[in-house]
Amino acid sequence: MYNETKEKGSITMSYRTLSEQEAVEYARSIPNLFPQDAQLVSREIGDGNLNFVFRIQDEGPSGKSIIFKQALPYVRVIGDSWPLTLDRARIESEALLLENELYPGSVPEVYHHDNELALIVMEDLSKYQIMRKGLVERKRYPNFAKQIGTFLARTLFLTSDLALSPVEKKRKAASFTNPELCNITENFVFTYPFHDDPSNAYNPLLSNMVQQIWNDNELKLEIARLKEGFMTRGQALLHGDLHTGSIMVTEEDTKIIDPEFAYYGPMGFDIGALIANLLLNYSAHEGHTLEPQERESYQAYLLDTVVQVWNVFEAEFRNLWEEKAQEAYAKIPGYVDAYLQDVLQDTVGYAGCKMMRRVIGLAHVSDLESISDPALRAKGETLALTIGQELILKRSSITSIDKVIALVASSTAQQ
Ligand SMILES: Nc1ncnc2c1ncn2[C@@H]1O[C@H](COP(=O)(O)OP(=O)(O)O)[C@@H](O)[C@H]1O
Ligand SMILES: CSC[C@H]1O[C@H](OP(=O)(O)O)[C@H](O)[C@@H]1O
Repeated sequence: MYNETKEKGSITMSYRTLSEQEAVEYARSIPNLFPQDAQLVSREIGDGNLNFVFRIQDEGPSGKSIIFKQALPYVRVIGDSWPLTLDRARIESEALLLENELYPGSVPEVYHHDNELALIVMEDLSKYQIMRKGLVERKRYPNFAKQIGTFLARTLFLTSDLALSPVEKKRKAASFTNPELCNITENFVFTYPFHDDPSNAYNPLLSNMVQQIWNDNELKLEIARLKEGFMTRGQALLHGDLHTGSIMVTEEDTKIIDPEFAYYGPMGFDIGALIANLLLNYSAHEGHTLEPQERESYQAYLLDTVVQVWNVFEAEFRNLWEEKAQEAYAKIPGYVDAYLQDVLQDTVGYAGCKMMRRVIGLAHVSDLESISDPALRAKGETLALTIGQELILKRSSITSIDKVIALVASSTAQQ
């Protein structure tokens, strides 16, 4: 068991990683969580890059279950050679609590959190499926665009200077300062994939294309601008890592998990992350062995979802602006349109970076990795890199979501 005692101000905090048995004992000690005679069993179910996740269930009559998520003082997939702040668990639990206030029911309920142990005890969503897995199985989610578009509009608008007083907003931004997790994004999304870094891991069949990308100064200048926006533009409280592996779905409902990268940044980074991951699944379809009709039908569904996500976000954002904007300039004609245009262009640029990092960089996605033949996978990866570059380079000419779809369609036609 890892044990660490460290000074934080005048308080001495004791952290230890919980074994499955200790997690059970801890769960038993939380009042009103389980019946007295509960027969608790625990299983580690984490599949993410960073943390431990346990499911604890009463095998007795209540059948009740909960999730324990504990941060480690290092990156789980790498080991203790890469230390990482435990404060991410505080950020995650506070973000979940706030998101649940801003859009009730959109995230798992937090039952308990313990900052000393970097532990969150939350609602078990085992009836839901990680959305990425559902998309790999070509499932469709009729309510998803409405729910995620509303989540994005509410969480982004209501934490921004548009809705909060400048003092309140800056206090919130300070409490969500998340330097170590931002540093991961700055490196693994914006920097490492765009030069010959030892952390990169790409299909050797892409070598020529990757080399061209590394030599493309026009592209790298645009990525530098986008990175600077990520580092300096504290527009709203972001989820910070809103890919389809951070979303759990049923056919009817959507829940957002894992906001440990939450911080004040540009709104378009969250919307772009989501759109990038829908487009990664779209691109992967170029490498799947499928009847053309089945491929085209699912790709059309994904593009329609992209359009609907943006349209719902925009409509909800405009409603909130109309009803709740406090900012002195909110009623100036044209400001809401100009604001949303900037958010759209940021969205497009960040989506491009997020697509490219998942092909060239360290962390890949099962949408593409599920294609076992490297030559077929390269078809999907090539399309993802092509769309990613187009999005980054052409973002300042994008004035509507339909233009994004046209750009994706022309990249696909050129394959
Ligand atoms: N509330 C939950 N209910 C059910 N399963 C969950 C819940 N939270 C996480 N999981 C499972 O644990 C996995 C890892 O969780 P995640 O929060 O993404 O961890 P990490 O921060 O390490 O990426 C998820 O992919 C999901 O399968
Ligand atoms: C070296 S961390 C890479 C990557 O992992 C995080 O994702 P997740 O924990 O959801 O798997 C995040 O996207 C980081 O960029």
